[in-house]
Amino acid sequence: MAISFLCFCLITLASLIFFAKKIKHLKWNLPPSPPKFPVIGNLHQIGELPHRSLQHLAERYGPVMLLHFGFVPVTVVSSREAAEEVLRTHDLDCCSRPKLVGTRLLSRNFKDLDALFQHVIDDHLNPGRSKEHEDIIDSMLDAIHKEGKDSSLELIIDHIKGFLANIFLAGIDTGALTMIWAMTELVKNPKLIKKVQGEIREQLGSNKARITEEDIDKVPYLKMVIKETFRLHPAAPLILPRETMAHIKVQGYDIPPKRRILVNVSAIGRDPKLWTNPEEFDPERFMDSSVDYRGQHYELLPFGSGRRICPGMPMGIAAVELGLLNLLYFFDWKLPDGMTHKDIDTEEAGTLTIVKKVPLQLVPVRVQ
Ligand code: HEM
Repeated sequence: MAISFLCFCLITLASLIFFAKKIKHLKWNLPPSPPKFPVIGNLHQIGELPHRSLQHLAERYGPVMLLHFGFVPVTVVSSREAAEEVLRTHDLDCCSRPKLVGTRLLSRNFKDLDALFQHVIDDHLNPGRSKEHEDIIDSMLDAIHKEGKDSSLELIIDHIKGFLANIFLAGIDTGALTMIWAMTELVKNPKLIKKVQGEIREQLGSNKARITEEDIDKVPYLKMVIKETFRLHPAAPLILPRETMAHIKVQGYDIPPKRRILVNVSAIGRDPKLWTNPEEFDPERFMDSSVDYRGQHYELLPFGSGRRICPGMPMGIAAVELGLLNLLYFFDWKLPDGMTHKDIDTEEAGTLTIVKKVPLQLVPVRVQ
């Protein structure tokens, strides 16, 4: 008898909690959602290029949408205003990252890379190594030796490996593919490449042996080309997923804690409400504009913004600026035989980072 009464009480309590939660949810103003299927949710609406599918869905369902990737609810944000609310107003409550399959995959790759990193470090520790071209690993190893605490050496070597992993996995790919997109857009438009190379060679003179960091400030048109590349081809079009740590409201919609948020910076970069002829590669749109890509202007967010903004941003920008300046100063670029600039396309591939689907093939001609 006592057991039946206890069961009755427990069931009543569980039902009350369940209905209380339901009533609370009913009061919430949830973002609009495209119709979904059981189990797969909205996955059938996400094509090979998620940022593009999400952009098209946002055109129909609005700048704040609630989707379900299988059973996982994901809020997708696709306007400057909503991005600012997530990344600035609610920065602290949105600065967590969900545990993702991708993160696990990266850590598995990291194990494979570990041997390579150890090899690079051993190479730097070789006493016979030339000291002529010292790099950041030499500086970090110097710092370890100056500390002179052998017991902490292993830990610090692990830090160097972590640093190399960050550069490998987050840095090199993003910088390289940004340069490829910039070169693609330039060779597609012979007037543009002529203009940017004209500026560079006029400003730097004709017989420089090496490009230096000071040269970057002499080439404003190249800087606009890079801005325009970040607008049309952000390396990570959905930045990296965030997760809410508290209940927040974005554009009046409720987003509960532990909810994934994707910010579609690619869609914002092509929003016709913000940009004239958004699909056109036109560096001159930045001529008299103060809009910059360092996380303060929410219409242009290739590096994200707020507490979790890309920590490698200065290095990424320097790599793209110096890389392009070298390519455009020292070389002219021809297309392979039989191809014209009209054959160059901008078809995309990839999910987390976006590459050119058909690899760009160019023939360098050394400028004397
Ligand atoms: C053109 C080059 C690069 C681009 C476009 C880029 C873009 C991004 C973006 C969009 C994010 C997510 C930011 C957010 O959630 O708000 C990010 C995060 C990150 N980036 Fe970069 N990145 C670049 C270069 C680099 C470099 C060179 C490094 C390392 C040396 C680096 C290391 C990282 C790391 C470690 C994170 C994760 C930060 C965190 O979770 O707190 N990135 N990057």
